[in-house]
Amino acid sequence: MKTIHVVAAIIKDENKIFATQRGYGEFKDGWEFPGGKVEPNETSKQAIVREIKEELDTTIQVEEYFDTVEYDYPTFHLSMECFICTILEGNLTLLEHESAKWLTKDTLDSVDWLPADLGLIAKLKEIL
Ligand SMILES: Nc1nc2c([nH]c(=O)n2[C@H]2C[C@H](O)[C@@H](COP(=O)(O)OP(=O)(O)OP(=O)(O)O)O2)c(=O)[nH]1
Ligand SMILES: [Mg+2]
Repeated sequence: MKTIHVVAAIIKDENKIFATQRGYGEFKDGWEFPGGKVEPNETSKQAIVREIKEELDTTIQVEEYFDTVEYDYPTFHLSMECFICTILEGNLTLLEHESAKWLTKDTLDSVDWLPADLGLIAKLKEIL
């Protein structure tokens, strides 16, 4: 099966993290961490900084590696590296997503996460 290498930003501010709702495509309306596919000749950290600028017009600082999700969708394998990030500059403008929310440990389960993210959400509760 084809593997897609994705990077995702867990943008954190004190005890809250930023979740976004997909606005188009196969997974439309599902909730995710913003990010996307790593391009040839860029590192994962370069990719996540680029993706957040493209999707949210915001410059982030990558604080630390958090986890890698390995998940089999019916038509591809997802390998998704997730980084805890903070905002350096920008207002998280939704250029591609249809909605977004800041979530705390108590509200983390209130949105409909993409299936690949569920294990990550459980692990995130331990650090929020
Ligand atoms: N960004 C992101 N993608 C996720 C998450 N969970 C999950 O299963 N995915 C899947 C959905 C997509 O198949 C793939 C990421 O692709 P993407 O659509 O964000 O990629 P991209 O930003 O480069 O956009 P595009 O060029 O494909 O339109 O990973 C998540 O938390 N964040
Ligand atoms: Mg994306």
